Amino acid sequence: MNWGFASSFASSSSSKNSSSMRTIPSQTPRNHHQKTQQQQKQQQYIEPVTIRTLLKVKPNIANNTKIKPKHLNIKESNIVVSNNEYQFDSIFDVDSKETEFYDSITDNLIDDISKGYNTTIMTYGPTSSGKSHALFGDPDSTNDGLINHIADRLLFPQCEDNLKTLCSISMWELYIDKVYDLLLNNGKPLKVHVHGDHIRDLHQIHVTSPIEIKDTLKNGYKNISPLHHSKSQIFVRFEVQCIDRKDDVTRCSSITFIDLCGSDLLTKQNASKLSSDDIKKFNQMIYLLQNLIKTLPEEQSTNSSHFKDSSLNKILMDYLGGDTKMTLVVAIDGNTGGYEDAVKLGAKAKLIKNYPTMNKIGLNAKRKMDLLVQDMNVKEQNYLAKINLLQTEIKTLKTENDSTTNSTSNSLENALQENSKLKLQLESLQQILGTMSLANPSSSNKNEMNEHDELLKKLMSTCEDVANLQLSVDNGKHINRKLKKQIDANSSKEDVFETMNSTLLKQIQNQEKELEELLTANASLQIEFENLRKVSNSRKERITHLEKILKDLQNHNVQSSSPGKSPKHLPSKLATKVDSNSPQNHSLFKTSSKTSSSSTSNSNSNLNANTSWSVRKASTATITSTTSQDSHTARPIKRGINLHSVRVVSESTIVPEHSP
Ligand SMILES: Nc1ncnc2c1ncn2[C@@H]1O[C@H](COP(=O)(O)OP(=O)(O)OP(=O)(O)O)[C@@H](O)[C@H]1O
Repeated sequence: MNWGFASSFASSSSSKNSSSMRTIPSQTPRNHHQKTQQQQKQQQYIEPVTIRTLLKVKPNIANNTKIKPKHLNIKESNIVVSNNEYQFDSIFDVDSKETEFYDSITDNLIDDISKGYNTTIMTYGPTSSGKSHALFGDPDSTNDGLINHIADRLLFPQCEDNLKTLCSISMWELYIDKVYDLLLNNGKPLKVHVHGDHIRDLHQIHVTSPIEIKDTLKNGYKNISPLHHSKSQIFVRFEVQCIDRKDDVTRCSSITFIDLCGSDLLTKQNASKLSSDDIKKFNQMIYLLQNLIKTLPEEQSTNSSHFKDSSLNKILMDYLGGDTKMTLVVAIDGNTGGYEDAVKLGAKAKLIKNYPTMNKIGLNAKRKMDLLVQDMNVKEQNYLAKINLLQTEIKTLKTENDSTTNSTSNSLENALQENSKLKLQLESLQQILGTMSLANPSSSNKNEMNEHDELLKKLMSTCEDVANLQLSVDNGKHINRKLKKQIDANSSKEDVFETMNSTLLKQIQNQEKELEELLTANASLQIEFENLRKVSNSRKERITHLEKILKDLQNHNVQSSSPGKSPKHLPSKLATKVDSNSPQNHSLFKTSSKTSSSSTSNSNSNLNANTSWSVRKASTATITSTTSQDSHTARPIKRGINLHSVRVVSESTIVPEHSP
């Protein structure tokens, strides 16, 4: 039977809930590990609470005694295992009563449920450590266990008329990776979803009394397959709706009981009826659960998650680090040992933070006003605290400013002192004026006043004159200073100009000297040029003369080439010229080219003249290129002008024989 109301308040963590009706935000993030939801929580300022951890030690049942096992080292809320100390919120040793354990959980639950918080109680520990016994009691005896204890005390209070409680139960089993609805017993496994409500279509039974709860639980428990015993997790969930008629408010909350399977790993020996594949899956599930609890405290800050690792971890998403107030009961059997890992894990789970939210629906106007007033009071307190802070800040600022204000007050005092001095001076002046007026006793009071006024006027006019004069003097001084500055600037300029002038004069003198030198050099060059021109003219004439002679000789040679004619018939001058073409004369040219003085030894005047001419020719051969007529001689051809060898020959030395 599925109760209609159940879906409306089935799970405060369900997104299906009408959150718009809630006055207090009850966004209950199913997976706080998702970043966005965690951010939402931070935005809502939900106070995180750590998981409450209890350690329950199974009593020695065999002897029906409550003797503490020897090796079990428990000190108040600490247990020492292998020299390591682990802390729990409470430890229920073998000698503690079952009711103490129940009450310690129920007392907290009353407060949480009345406020509309979701709560979870989960048991964990080795096989046969008393997990199921703690929650369900002994089905064969009067010992009801924690669930029925809560049902009796919390869910159906008898005394309060204004309170009405609606309650529904769902019960299911997770066996490795399959979910079975224990209240239906049709043997069909349900689907486990990755997001949102992990298990849907669960059968819910509306219960109205503790007896109904007890019966429902018994029936559900019977539906657990014997094959699954110790290897499955049992979930029992109460959806509770408390209607407070006095405040006209409905609080929705859930209480979930999770009886985990034994934390021991399966082997072929202790699980002979299971397939090796199931054993493998089971062991992996246990390992992943342990890993989740170990790493979750760190993962909550990094937002990574192992929740998707297994079906069990997926379902536990809502509880470990979820929106529920959680109590973890670690059950151990002190006599059997092998509980170290469970103790370690329990101590680690204490670091996991949950983010529970209150779920309230439908407040009346008065209640709303009360809440508003409460909010206003809180705000007022905050503002008052802020005001106090600001006041202290003002005080500190004032003390800092005191030092600066002292300096300004000192300057003000000085100004006041100067003012008083000036006042005294004014008074003395007035006294002087009074004495001046007293010095004239014959005048009447009116006359005295007039005179006094006149004197004052005169004094004022003279003061004005003095002031004007002073001003003109000041102006004059100012102008004088300006002029002085200008004069200084001009004098410095003058110095610069003088230095420039002197340098220019020096430059001019140097240029004049250079000009003179150039002029003298020019004059000498002109003389040299004139001489050279004369020499060239005389040589031109001589060349033309020689060309004539050469033509004559050629003509003569043509005639003499006929037989019977000898060169003896030539005139003496021509004969000499012909001889000059002989090798002997050629040697003479050679020697004379070395020095002109050697040619002076010839006795023959004509020859002397010719020889000296030849010498000159040889020496000037460097000036003129050899003519075509000279080409038949053995003389070496010299081209270009060797100015070093150019000699100015006086006209007297050049005596061409046939000069015009
Ligand atoms: N506090 C207790 N008082 C009396 N008997 C107890 C107590 N705790 C456990 N027992 C008994 O011990 C046995 C094992 O207990 P239980 O089944 O609760 O262990 P478990 O941890 O749930 O085991 P499993 O892991 O197999 O589910 C049961 O017979 C139970 O009656």
